[in-house]
Amino acid sequence: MPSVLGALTATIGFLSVVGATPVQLEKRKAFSIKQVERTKYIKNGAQQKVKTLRKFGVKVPEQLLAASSTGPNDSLNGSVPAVPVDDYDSLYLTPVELGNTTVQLDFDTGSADLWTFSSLQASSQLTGHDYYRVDPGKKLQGHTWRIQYGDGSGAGGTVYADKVVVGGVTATSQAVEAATSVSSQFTRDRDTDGLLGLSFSSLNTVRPTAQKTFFDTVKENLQAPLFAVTLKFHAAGSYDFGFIDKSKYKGEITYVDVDTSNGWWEFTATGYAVGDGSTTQASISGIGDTGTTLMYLPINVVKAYYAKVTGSTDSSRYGGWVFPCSATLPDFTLVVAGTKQTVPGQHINYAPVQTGGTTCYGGIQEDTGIGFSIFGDVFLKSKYVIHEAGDTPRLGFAEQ
Ligand SMILES: Cc1noc(C)c1CN(C)Cc1cc2n(n1)CCN(c1cc(N)ncn1)C2
Repeated sequence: MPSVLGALTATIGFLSVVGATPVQLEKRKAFSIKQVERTKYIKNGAQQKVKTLRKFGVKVPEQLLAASSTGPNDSLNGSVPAVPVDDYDSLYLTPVELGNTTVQLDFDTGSADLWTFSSLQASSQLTGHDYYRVDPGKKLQGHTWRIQYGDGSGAGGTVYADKVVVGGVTATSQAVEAATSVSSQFTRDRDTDGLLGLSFSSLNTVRPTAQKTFFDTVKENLQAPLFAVTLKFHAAGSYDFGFIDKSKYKGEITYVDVDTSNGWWEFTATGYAVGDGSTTQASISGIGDTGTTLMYLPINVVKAYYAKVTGSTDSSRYGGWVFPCSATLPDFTLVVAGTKQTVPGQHINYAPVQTGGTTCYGGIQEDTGIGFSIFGDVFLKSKYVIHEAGDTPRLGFAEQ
């Protein structure tokens, strides 16, 4: 005997495939449903079931979500590379088509502005950069932006509504924030042409009206309202939009609810371990942040880690924890939603403090003064991280 939901799914699913939009059936003697050809329609049963469950607020089981995801060959999905900018994975760059120019952007889950070097800047600032040629006809009159990042860098300028394409996913009228000025950190960095923010849009700096992130603009058209991040250690990874790629992870996905009240992908870890030591219970609240290179954790946790690294010291000269580059670093584990998320020790050696030097800077540093912890690239680059929007946004973690 099929369940009521099963019958409903079949009905809704049938209507969505043949092109009718399910409508509230009113009590009238006769009615007709206008059928329109839908250019994009749901293609498989699992996708139909996900659509129906979501429509009625029913939690979608992971297995069903994974089964409903297909690869990027469906225009409702897209996948782009994330290429390390240097030998230390300081940041990862991704090609994005803005208007008719392709630029290299730093996808940043810790901010909400899509901004780029532009033809509005002095030409001396554009050396070595791809940049957005503004079209005055597309200007959002009276709108400006200015952003400041945690390291003191920043930029500002004016706003245009233009086509943005990421891995075949097109936003036809996305807010593109064209720089008129950028800080010295960005003028010195000739690789990064700008950022594409993937935090919640509440953090967008455009005024007088905040603008949507690219993901918020396209998510309703994606097969599923999610993007998945695969950053890698000293190798190219990817950002996938709209689907879960089972070939990019192993084992189970562990989901944790997100606190969006500060605009970030914020969650709480419930414990940590150093190397193969025992787990210490601790409440560590922080943000997943692809735009931050390292991990920033509470001072007691950081001290417990470096207590296991021979020759390590908290250096005022180098502004953080350093150790001999020859050190063998222990793994670091965070407990997230009851599962162990381990960072290989090798990922915790960021870089020599001086080129060719023998003192290295730690990938784990203290979060003192920030107000929360930051789970940056050092944490993320051993994981497959699903960022799922919806009524209750959540993060999914799996091992690469
Ligand atoms: C080259 C290079 N090497 O290491 C870096 C960093 C660069 C890039 N560089 C010097 C310029 C720069 C500075 C920033 N970025 N890029 C990316 C955005 N920033 C964030 C994002 C965020 N979510 N949280 C904090 N800051 C600061």
